[in-house]
Amino acid sequence: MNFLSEQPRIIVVGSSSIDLVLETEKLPLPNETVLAVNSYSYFGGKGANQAVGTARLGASVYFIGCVGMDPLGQQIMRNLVSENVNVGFVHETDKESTGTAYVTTSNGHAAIVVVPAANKHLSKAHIDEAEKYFHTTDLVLVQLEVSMEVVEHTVKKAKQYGKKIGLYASPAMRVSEEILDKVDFIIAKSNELYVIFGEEKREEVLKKYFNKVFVRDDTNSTIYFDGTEMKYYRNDKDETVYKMGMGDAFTSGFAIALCHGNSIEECVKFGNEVSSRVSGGKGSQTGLPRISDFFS
Ligand SMILES: OC[C@H]1O[C@H](O)[C@H](O)[C@@H]1O
Repeated sequence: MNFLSEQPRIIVVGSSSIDLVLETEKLPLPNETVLAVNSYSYFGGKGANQAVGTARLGASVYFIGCVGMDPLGQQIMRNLVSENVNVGFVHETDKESTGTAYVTTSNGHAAIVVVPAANKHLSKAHIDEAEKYFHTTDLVLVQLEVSMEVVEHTVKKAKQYGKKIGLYASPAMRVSEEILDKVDFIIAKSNELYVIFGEEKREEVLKKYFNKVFVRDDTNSTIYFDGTEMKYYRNDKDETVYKMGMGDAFTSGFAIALCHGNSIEECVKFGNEVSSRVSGGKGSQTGLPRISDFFS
């Protein structure tokens, strides 16, 4: 993979949260009560995960997000600063508390309920405040844990400045054709394509958005259409278990490889490499690798 000497500049617009993780022997069914084997709390939120993921991979990162005026918000700020993420555009709201995610994990499966709270208060005006950084950035990343209005505004602004834009389409929801057309790459989960694209057949989606939509499944494999054939990547050493944060890690690796001018194939391979290293049970950010883990 190419690795340019210039440091990539990335803006991440999205959520931050504290993840409250319960490890259980089985996931509870509706109306069932189960006992937790362990409980943990970690830093999370897809936006913050990608900000940390790309910063550890050597980018200069601005995170644009919103936390509550509470101790959790302060912890998130301190964590981002310790990860070398610029927090000059992380806003505080007194309207709601900091976002949280309630995660139950069991045998490689996870059920996640996100409480957006302060994340809902990220506004278009907050994005406009960072206008001059859109001018100088290389790439902008968005996910779907802040309002669609903010996502659309961010994509349009990034496009206006001719910047590369990546969308991690999770949690899955319908995204307008206009936005799907404007972004440069879209990462989606295999079982959620219908929700995002309104089209159930994976092949149809991949062919329509060739070299642009990258479908991920729970075994850390990635499928896309390169204009001629379907491409499938999976690291042989990977376990066949889902680990929380894999999608964010893949997105971070893909984005970094793209900023360094690599081919789509190299971006996918590097994304897979990065997401292979996520520790899952230890939280979304804990196992995110550093660029020095790949290049010394
Ligand atoms: O993508 C993983 C993230 O999803 C949820 O938003 C949790 O915060 C977790 O960190």
